[in-house]
This record gives sequence, structure tokens and C-alpha cells, in this order.
Amino acid sequence: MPESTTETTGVDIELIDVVKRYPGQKRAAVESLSLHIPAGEIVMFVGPSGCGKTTSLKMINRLIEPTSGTIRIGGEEVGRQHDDDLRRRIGYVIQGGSLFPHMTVTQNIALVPGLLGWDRRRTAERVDELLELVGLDPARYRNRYPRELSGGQQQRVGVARGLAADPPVILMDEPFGAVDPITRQRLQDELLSIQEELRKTIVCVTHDFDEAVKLGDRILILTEGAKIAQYDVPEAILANPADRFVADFVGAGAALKQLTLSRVSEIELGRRTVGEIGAKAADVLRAAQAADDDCIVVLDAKRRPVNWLWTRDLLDLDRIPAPRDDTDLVTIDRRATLNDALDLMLVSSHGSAVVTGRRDEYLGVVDFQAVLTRIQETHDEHNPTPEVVA
Ligand SMILES: Nc1ncnc2c1ncn2[C@@H]1O[C@H](COP(=O)(O)OP(=O)(O)OP(=O)(O)O)[C@@H](O)[C@H]1O
Repeated sequence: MPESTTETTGVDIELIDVVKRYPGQKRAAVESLSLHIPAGEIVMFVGPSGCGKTTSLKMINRLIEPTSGTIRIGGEEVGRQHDDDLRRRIGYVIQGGSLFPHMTVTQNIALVPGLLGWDRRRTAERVDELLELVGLDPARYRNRYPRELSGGQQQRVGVARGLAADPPVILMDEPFGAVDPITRQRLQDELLSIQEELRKTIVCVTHDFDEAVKLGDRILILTEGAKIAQYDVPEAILANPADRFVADFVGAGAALKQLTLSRVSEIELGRRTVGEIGAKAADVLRAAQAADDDCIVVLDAKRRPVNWLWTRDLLDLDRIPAPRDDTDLVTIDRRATLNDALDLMLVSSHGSAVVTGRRDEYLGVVDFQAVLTRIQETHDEHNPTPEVVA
């Protein structure tokens, strides 16, 4: 755990032989989970879909009642506490913020203080303080409705609501899953800076291993039945995966990370026959056949790509036409990440994307194979196969 001058306000969480068996389920969703979560740390729950992450998380605040076992928060058993008391001690933040649409930002954040019977003034002060903390100007946002906020702003209000009654423990379930990658990165950074100040105990479910590495003081990797594959600090998991399952899990994450670190400009671009609008189709067809291209890229007078045409369609044309509105041309800036490139290619019927440079000028094309090869190369360069303990 990093040295901190700030006092820890979080408390320990202890799970002892916790089991959850849903009615009618053959295998228990959580077979027998024992876990110590130290005060003031962020612990990230990761693992394949259906392995029991959310079930384990929700048993901590008893949104799901365990079948058996003991859960202690700050030394006290949650099974013996009243729901209101638990809600005061445990903040809960889920994907998209899950704000009530008919309530203003203030009313949403004030829900738990309301439950606790805070007076108006104290609540209003707290709401403003929290809005400042999550980077929203109170005067501008406190009276807005959720529909008047962006996805990222809604998520910020969701975090503010989770913090409202200053709980020592905060549970988060895929908190940043519903926002675009840039907002997501910003929200992650904000959470880290809030945590630096508050030092709560935060338990967070994510499907994103990179997010777990970025946010977690510790990462819990679960397999089916919420069995612990490894529970350690990120550095230790990356350096010494406990078994092949973890190594595969980490490996896939590492490869994905390379996607967001590498740029399209690092890839050698493919050539494609190009034809300017108005050019003779027969000339372009000849060039395409000579190059063995089954499609050509149509450029406008400023050499900006505007359309794809299949070579076979050129047979019926006299001149290269201006594109119709429904062209499925996919273009990407050379500074875009390989992650962006793959996303785009998935929606392209050509399995490739046209790369543009300064002022959107045509540079070439990238296809799936080129991106995958680059990912593999980068991965091999930076991640020699980790030693696997059988
Ligand atoms: N209410 C329920 N009734 C019956 N079975 C359930 C219920 N909720 C979850 N399950 C089952 O329990 C297992 C664990 O589910 P859980 O939602 O905890 O997994 P998870 O790891 O959070 O999954 P994901 O990453 O897909 O959200 C799954 O097999 C799921 O189908």
C-alpha cells in the first residue's frame, strides 16, 4: 500500500466461508469465499462472465442475502445490522450512475442523507461539497435533471451519491462501463484523486483488466463459483501469475493494453488502387486489375477518400461517380489507436479502414491482419512470456 499522509477513513471487510446458492441453481454462484479487504484500499474483482463477481459484491451490503457464511465490516457482522445502518456505512455506485430521472441532481445525491434524517442545510452543503469533489460546478448542475447531463456527468453524480453520507466503504459495480473511453479514463483518474484524499475502502467489479491494474491496490481474480485464482497487488499478478488461467487472463489484458498504446501510424499501410471522381472507369479498372485489387478507393479533388467501389461494379460505369449518402467507407486518422482501428473495422464490410493524414488526405489502408500482426509484435517486444507456475 502506498504511503499516505491522509488518514484512512475506510474500514476492513472480512468474508469468511461465504456461500451463495440461488434457488434452482445446480452449482453455487459463490462456493465458499474467504477474503480480507484491508481498510483504505481499492480492491478490484475481475474474472470471466458469470464467475460470481457481482453476487460477491452485493452480499457485502446485503443486496443479496448470503446462503451461509459471515461478512464483517469494521469488525461488525452485516447480518446483524439494520438495512438503514448498512446503507449509511456502505456507498453503492453502479454503471451509468443509475440516477432517478424524475429527481434533480441534488435530490439524487441527497437520498441517503434523507434516509438518515439530515436537515436541509447540512444536506445542501454536503451536495455542493460533493459536486465540487467530482468536478461539477454546483451552481450549474445542482438543479438539473439527469437527462440534462452527459453520460460522464451522470456517472460523476452517481459517484457523488455513493459518497453522500461519507461511508467508510464504497461498492462499485462496473462504474465506468457505460461511458466512452476518454470519459472513462478521466473518471478513473478522478476516482484515484478522490481516493487519495478520502482513503475509503473501495470494492469494485470490472470486466476490464486494464482498469483493475490502473485502479486497484489489489486485484482479486475469480474463476467460476467465485473461487480465488489469485489475490494480490497488480505488480505481483503481472509478474507472477499463479497459474495458467491467470496467465491467460493477464496475457489477454496485456495484449489489449498494447492496442491502446499503439497507433495506426506505426503500421505499414497497404496500397489500394485509387480513382478520382470523374475519372474514366475503364482506366481505373485496368489499374485495379493490374494490382489485383478487388476494390478501389474513390478520392475527391482534394485527394480525400469518399467511397469504396468493388472492381466488378466498375464494369458498368463510364466515369467514377460521386458517392451516395449511404457509402460504408470507413476512414481513420493515422494518430488513432489500434483499438479504434479494430472497432471501426468490425463495422466495415471491407474488413479494412482507409487511413488519412493531414487535412484528411488519403494515405493508404489498414486491414485486420496488419493490426493483429502489429499487436502481436508489440506484445512480444514488451511482454516476454511470463513464467508459469504449473
Ligand atoms: N438472481 C439469480 N438467480 C439465479 N441465478 C443467478 C442470479 N443472479 C446470478 N445468477 C447466476 O450466478 C452466477 C454468478 O452471477 P454473477 O452475476 O455474480 O456473475 P458475474 O461474475 O458478476 O458476471 P458478469 O461479469 O457477467 O456480470 C451466474 O451463473 C449467474 O447466472
